[in-house]
Amino acid sequence: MEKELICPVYKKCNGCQLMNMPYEQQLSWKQNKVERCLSQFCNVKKIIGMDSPYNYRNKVQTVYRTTKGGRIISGVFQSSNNGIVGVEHCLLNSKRSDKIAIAVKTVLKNLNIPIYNPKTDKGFFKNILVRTAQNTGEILLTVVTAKGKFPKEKEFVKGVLKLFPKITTIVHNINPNPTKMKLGSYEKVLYGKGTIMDVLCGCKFEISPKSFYQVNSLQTEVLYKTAIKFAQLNKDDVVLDAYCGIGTIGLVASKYVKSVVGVEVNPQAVEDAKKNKELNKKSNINFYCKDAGEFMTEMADEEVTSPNVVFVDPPRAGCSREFLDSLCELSPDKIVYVSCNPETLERDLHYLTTKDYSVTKIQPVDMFPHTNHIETVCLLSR
Ligand SMILES: C[S@@+](CC[C@H](N)C(=O)[O-])C[C@H]1O[C@@H](n2cnc3c(N)ncnc32)[C@H](O)[C@@H]1O
Repeated sequence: MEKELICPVYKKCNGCQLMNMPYEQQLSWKQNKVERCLSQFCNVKKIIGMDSPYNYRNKVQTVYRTTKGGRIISGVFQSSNNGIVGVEHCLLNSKRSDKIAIAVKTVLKNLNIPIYNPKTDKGFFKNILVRTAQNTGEILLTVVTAKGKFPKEKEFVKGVLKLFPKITTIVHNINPNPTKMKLGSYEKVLYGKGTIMDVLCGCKFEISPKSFYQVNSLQTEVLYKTAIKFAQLNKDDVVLDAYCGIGTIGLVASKYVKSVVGVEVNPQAVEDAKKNKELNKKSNINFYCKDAGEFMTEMADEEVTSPNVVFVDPPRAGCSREFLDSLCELSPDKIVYVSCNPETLERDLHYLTTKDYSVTKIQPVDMFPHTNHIETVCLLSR
């Protein structure tokens, strides 16, 4: 194990809630938490940690502000007070992202581009989102501004590329909301193709600025391989990938099975998923843009071939009751539940085990070292 590092601003930033513990202790803390929530269902396997738990984030947001003295600072957004904690080198971020954030700051200063001030709602440049594809090296820089007209747009793009030529695409996004860090609806590609491609588990994935993509690529492969192994797929299986994002789990599964259907509510992610189907030359997979609960209800009502294996990977809130009811009605032989929140996972497992299911495997995977977030894969069998 390499030397443990401590970030000088971790208390102020509060992004790394467990940084006061050595990594081995963090893993025990997570293991205990999963066991507290889930050992009532079945034995919890030992959490799979990282060999090097630093610089793993492939998606990094950096906010810019101007000090009273007129100096531009960059750092992490604090939703509690709409302020920022100045950080130039985060121990979790990919090193390239931090270097790009500094390069952008230099260009903003050189071109005198006004930085947005949320207190006065004046200014222009708010934040950036850098996505790096771990396995192809492609880099997507999204620049977020409060207003539409980009002063010195061409000079900005040229300046950033000169300092960081490895950026493969730059997108301009407008978010006029003074308090939210989310991306706005308007987007314009300033350079390159507007998306990046990454490779995971032997499949290619095209990723747009707004699509969900797991932030820790190395551990995502561990997570997906665990999920696929739990499912014990075979060539007659009909699979549903619920909350499929850009189609990652479904596409990885598609090479082992008869057919796959993916459902996802974010239109940009579904567009990416459809492109990914083409990119990987898969004809046995289809994607639908819909609320997963509604989709499942319709599927349960229709006379269609029911899936016998369902992958479920919802956001932190877990699955809706509508979704779980329809899932039980469709009655697949196996459910592989991938969760980023042990509490909602516990709630949903309670529900499913009062129906026809029992939990037979539980594997935590550490996707977010130094934070209190925990990812878990569970297998349920009917
Ligand atoms: C944790 S991500 C998982 C995505 C994908 N399985 C992956 O590993 O990249 C959850 C996904 O659920 C989608 N989502 C959220 N609410 C949804 C809903 N009600 N119906 C369908 N998809 C939803 C989000 O847009 C997001 O892409």
